[in-house]
Amino acid sequence: MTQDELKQAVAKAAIEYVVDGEIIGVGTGSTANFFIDELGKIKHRIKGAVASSEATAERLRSHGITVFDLNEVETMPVYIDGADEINGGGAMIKGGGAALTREKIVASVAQKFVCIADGSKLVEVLGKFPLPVEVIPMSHAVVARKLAALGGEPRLRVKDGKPVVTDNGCYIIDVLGLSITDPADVEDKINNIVGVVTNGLFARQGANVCLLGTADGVKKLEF
Ligand SMILES: O=C(CO)[C@H](O)[C@H](O)COP(=O)(O)O
Repeated sequence: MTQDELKQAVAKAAIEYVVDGEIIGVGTGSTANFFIDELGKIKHRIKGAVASSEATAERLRSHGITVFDLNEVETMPVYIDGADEINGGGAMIKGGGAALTREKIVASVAQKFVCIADGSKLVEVLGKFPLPVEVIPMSHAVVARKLAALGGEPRLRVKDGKPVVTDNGCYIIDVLGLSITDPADVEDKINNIVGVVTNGLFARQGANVCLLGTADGVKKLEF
C-alpha cells in the first residue's frame, strides 16, 4: 500500500469517532484532507466543524460543511488530525503544515484527540522530524539563539526565498537535531521563550487515540 492509501484508510476509520449532531474539530494536512473528504460524505449527520487552518476551512466549505468560528463553540466531543511523529505515550510533533498554533487551540477545546497517521509516524523517541516553533516575526533571531542554547539546530522555514508566513501572520523556526525523551518538559521550556507563540510538541495535550495505517490494516492505539 502507498502512504496515501494508508492515510486514506485511517481517514475512513476515523469516521466512527464522529458524533452525530455535534461540531467536530478538524486538523490540517494531507491526512486531515482525506478525512475531510470522508466527512463530506456524512455531512448531514453533523452540525458543522471548527477548522485549524484557512486551508482546512476552505476544504470543509467546498464539501458544504458549515465552518464555525471557535469563539462560538464552548466544547466539542472530538478533534481529528494528523501528526508528523507520535510516540508510544501519545505525545506528538505537529506543525509540518505550519498550522500548529491553531491546531493546538482547537484541540484544547475538544474532549478527545484522535490522531490519524500512516505507520511511519510512530517513533520511539520524538525529534527526528524537525520540531516546528511558531514565532513573532520580529523575534525570530533571538528565539533561534535561545533554541540553539537548548541544544537544537534552528532553521527559519523559507519558501521561494522568503519566510513562510502562518495563518496568524507569524514565522516558523524548525528545530533539527533534537532527541526528545521528555516531551512535556521540552514543550514547556520552548513555550517559555519570549517571542514563541507555541511549539509543535503536543505532550500536555497529546492524543487519546491514534489510528495508525499499516500494511496489516488500521491499528488502534489508546493512551
Ligand atoms: O501538523 C500538521 C500540520 O500543521 C499535520 O498534521 C502534520 O504535518 C501531518 O501532515 P500529513 O497528514 O500531511 O502527513
